[in-house]
Amino acid sequence: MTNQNVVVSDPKSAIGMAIAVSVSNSSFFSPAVPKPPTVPGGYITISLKKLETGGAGGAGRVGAWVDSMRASSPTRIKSTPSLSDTEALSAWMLHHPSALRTFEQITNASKGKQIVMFLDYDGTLSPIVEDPDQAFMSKEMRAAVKDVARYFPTAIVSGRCRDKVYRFVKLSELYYAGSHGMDIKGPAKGRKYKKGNQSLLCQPASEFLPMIDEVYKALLEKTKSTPGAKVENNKFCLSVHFRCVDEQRWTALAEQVRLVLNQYPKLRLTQGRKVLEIRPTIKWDKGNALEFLLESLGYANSNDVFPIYIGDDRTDEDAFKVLRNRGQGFGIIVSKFPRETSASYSLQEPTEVMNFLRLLVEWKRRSLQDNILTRH
Ligand SMILES: O=P(O)(O)OC[C@H]1O[C@H](O[C@H]2O[C@H](CO)[C@@H](O)[C@H](O)[C@H]2O)[C@H](O)[C@@H](O)[C@@H]1O
Repeated sequence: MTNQNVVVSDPKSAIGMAIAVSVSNSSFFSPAVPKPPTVPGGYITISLKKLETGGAGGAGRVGAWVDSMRASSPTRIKSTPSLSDTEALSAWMLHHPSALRTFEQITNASKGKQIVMFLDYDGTLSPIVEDPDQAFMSKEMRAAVKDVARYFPTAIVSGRCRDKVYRFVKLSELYYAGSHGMDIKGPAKGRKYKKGNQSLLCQPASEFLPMIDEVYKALLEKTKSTPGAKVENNKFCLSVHFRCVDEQRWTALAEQVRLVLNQYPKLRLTQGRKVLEIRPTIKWDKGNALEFLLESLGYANSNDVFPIYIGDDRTDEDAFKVLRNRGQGFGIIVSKFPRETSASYSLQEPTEVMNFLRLLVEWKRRSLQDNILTRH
């Protein structure tokens, strides 16, 4: 196996991006090295932009982080939702209908096109749990994802470190984009989508590794006195977990994070589900990862592709937006609550995701059989 490094400069961030292309005989990536695509506009939504670090911080900013984190992860589901909750959910679902109920509409729209499946991990393939190290996916879900990958190119796109998410998923036939898309690797086991002899490794934030390690150690030290706080090293980004911290202490913990980050203007901060995430200020997110993978598969300017992205987190919105802007395929948000989203459809929880994946496989098998029958 040989490695080539291609450096592509990003004029907006003035940061060089190194793409290492490993040549092997086991991948189904296209031999052409696609340039990381440029997405117009910023890499985060307007509301998140206000929350960026990269400069002076303050009490208002910390409050905004905490509010935003609360909003993106409702604390608990009421056993008996009020009438207004139910009405709000029904109204929201008019605009984001269940992908299970509208399954036929979805498959009709994909006819004649190659479906490419993108799956977030936490909260999408595995239920949200208190300990991030125990977020296992079920055997049934693994089997459903494996089946999907037999018929459609399939990628896992996660905020987790790529190796860690691979240890949870354990399927070598998939593409993996870890660290919110900043660490992309093609499948170790190539099959029918194989287009050449090259596999590809894209790590646009590699120069940040020493800085991320340094900040990881600083955050471990700073947060060790907060009961329940956990700092997770996701290689090109870090997560500070609030889930097991008493809500009374959230503002103080966010302030500790801010104090550390004030020393590192080249890092920025986003929120997920009871988590603050620290990452490089390069213009690269899950949306860029999706475009990069489509381009690698040879679908950069194609009308024959139908990407489906399923995710539950704010960071998945970057990918939903890319699909909306391309006018191709669609996003499915996993949520039990009305949420502002660029996704077109919804599913309520990971078991519904599994049912959707199973339906897709059944539909594909049936259409392949029908094709055989009509030919004979
Ligand atoms: O992009 P994802 O695959 O959804 O990863 C986003 C973050 O997911 C994990 O945290 C979340 O799930 C944990 C386990 O269920 C939960 O304890 C935590 O509160 C959630 O925020 C992961 O631990 C993070 O590193 C990821 O960035």
